[in-house]
Amino acid sequence: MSIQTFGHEAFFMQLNSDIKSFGGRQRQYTHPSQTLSCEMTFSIYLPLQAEFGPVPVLYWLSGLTCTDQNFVTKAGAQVYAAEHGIAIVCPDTSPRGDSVPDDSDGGWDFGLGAGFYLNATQPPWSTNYQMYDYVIEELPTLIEQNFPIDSQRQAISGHSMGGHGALTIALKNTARFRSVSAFSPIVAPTQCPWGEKAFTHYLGGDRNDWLQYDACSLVAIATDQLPVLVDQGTGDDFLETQLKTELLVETAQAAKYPMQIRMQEGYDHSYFFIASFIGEHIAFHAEHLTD
Ligand SMILES: N[C@@H](CCC(=O)N[C@@H](CSC=O)C(=O)NCC(=O)O)C(=O)O
Repeated sequence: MSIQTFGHEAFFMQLNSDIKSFGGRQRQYTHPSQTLSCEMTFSIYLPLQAEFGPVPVLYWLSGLTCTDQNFVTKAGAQVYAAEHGIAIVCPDTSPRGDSVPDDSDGGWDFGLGAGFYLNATQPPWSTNYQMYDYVIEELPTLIEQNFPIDSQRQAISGHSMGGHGALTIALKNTARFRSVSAFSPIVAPTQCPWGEKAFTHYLGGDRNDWLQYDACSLVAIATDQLPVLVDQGTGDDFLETQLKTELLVETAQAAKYPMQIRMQEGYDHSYFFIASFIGEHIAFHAEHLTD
């Protein structure tokens, strides 16, 4: 266990596992989160290059029902991160613990595992569900203070709910990230059942308050542009009802925001799709992370 000083508070970061992979280290840590008022677990892949100096970092945000482990165990990203010398940080998808409120109906699209990378304003969710601040403030600070990461070279990516998180966080923080990519993102959560359910609970009934977490709404008003890569499978069962990729295509065209949005024939919503193209996404980010 390492003990570090963070601001005026002492905090602990516990190493849960440390596994060699493609010359680097795949690690998992747990730490108390002040932002989320609970313990949080994250994973980090450190390529061999990190032993010799600071490396760029890619934040990966996973989708509904995921933990930090889905991407680590299913995407096969380590080989590409090792090749390009990029660290990958994978946070959990929501606050966790017995004291953290969950969907009382037992649904998997809201509550635990479904934090939607926003700051909840409504009780009882607002006490813990502050995933936007966790991903953009607390976690990067923790990472930069404890690992050889070059904070000037950051990128972000994600899948489904995590694709929504990656796009909205990047669009709101264009000075922080050099590039953003997404697999099967929820591009307009204000216009689909998953988003409407979650945002009603987390943010309340005023739809104007939702727009700050809607990728299409943010693209429509964007002033600064980032390199954007999106992959979407045409065989994805959620495409028409929840993901609605065509809305991002239309909005980006209307806003004159150049984006690579690729419809990938026959691929579904699973990690088999992510594993098929994660090498291209990491190469895309590497292009922008390498000075
Ligand atoms: N739990 C559901 C399926 C939920 C699901 O498909 N989750 C996706 C993300 S969906 C949008 O955010 C996912 O990444 N699942 C984890 C995985 O490892 O595939 C069910 O059981 O049907």
